[in-house]
Amino acid sequence: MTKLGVFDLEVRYGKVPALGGVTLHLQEGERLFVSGPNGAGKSSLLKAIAGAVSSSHGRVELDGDIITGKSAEAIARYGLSMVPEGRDIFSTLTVEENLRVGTGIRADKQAIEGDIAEIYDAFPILGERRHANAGALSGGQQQMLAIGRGLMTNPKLMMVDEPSLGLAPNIVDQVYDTLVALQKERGLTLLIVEQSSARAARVGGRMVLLRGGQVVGDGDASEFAERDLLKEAYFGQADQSKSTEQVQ
Ligand SMILES: Nc1ncnc2c1ncn2[C@@H]1O[C@H](COP(=O)(O)OP(=O)(O)OP(=O)(O)O)[C@@H](O)[C@H]1O
Repeated sequence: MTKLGVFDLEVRYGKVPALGGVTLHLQEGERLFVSGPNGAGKSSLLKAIAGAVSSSHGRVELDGDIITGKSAEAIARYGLSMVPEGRDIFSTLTVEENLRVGTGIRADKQAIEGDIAEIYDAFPILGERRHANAGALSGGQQQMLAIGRGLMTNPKLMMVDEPSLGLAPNIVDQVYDTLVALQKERGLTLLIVEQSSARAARVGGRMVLLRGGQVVGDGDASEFAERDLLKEAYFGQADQSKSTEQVQ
């Protein structure tokens, strides 16, 4: 079943075009990586889907319902959450206070306590540090908290913008292990911005490559990773931004 449908979506910032007609579909329970060079439009795509920026053309459907033009709060109620790049946590609030921010939109108040317990189960370090200020956490712990916050709206589709940014490889492993486990447990559909095709291939999933606000590749992450390895062998460095071919 199609969970997310993006049809000819365009985003502009004033005169600057950031997304130029992106179309993609995501099946329920699927894991999709979005990759591409800086400025390709990855964050704009996520923000436009989540209602954090407006689109100038096209539409977004969630479970077949058109959500384009709705507020970010209304879209969250449809079961979509976004963990933004830079994590967006409140550094002067404690870990637990961060998790409780935003739960006001939920009607199922009793379930909130259960969800907090589940998040501490998934990320035990957050439970241990529940009374610590979020600003005192390491980068990896802050990323875990950001994902935990994203889970508090009980999403069916979660979008995570560059979870590996600035983290050591072993911490990135931990973050992805937990995301994959959460996906299995909750039947989540995941859309993740990830620059490294090798990392995406290790985690496993489909990958869409954006460049200049357009989709220029769509295939299994392992196909992109093999291609980048070959490039590395020939040119000394992997650079997805130079890939223009479609991976079928
Ligand atoms: N708030 C903004 N105002 C004006 N232009 C913007 C704004 N946000 C992004 N852009 C421009 O839109 C284009 C796409 O940016 P976007 O952040 O979506 O790309 P990205 O692929 O996520 O890049 P990065 O990997 O650097 O985060 C770029 O040209 C960028 O400079």
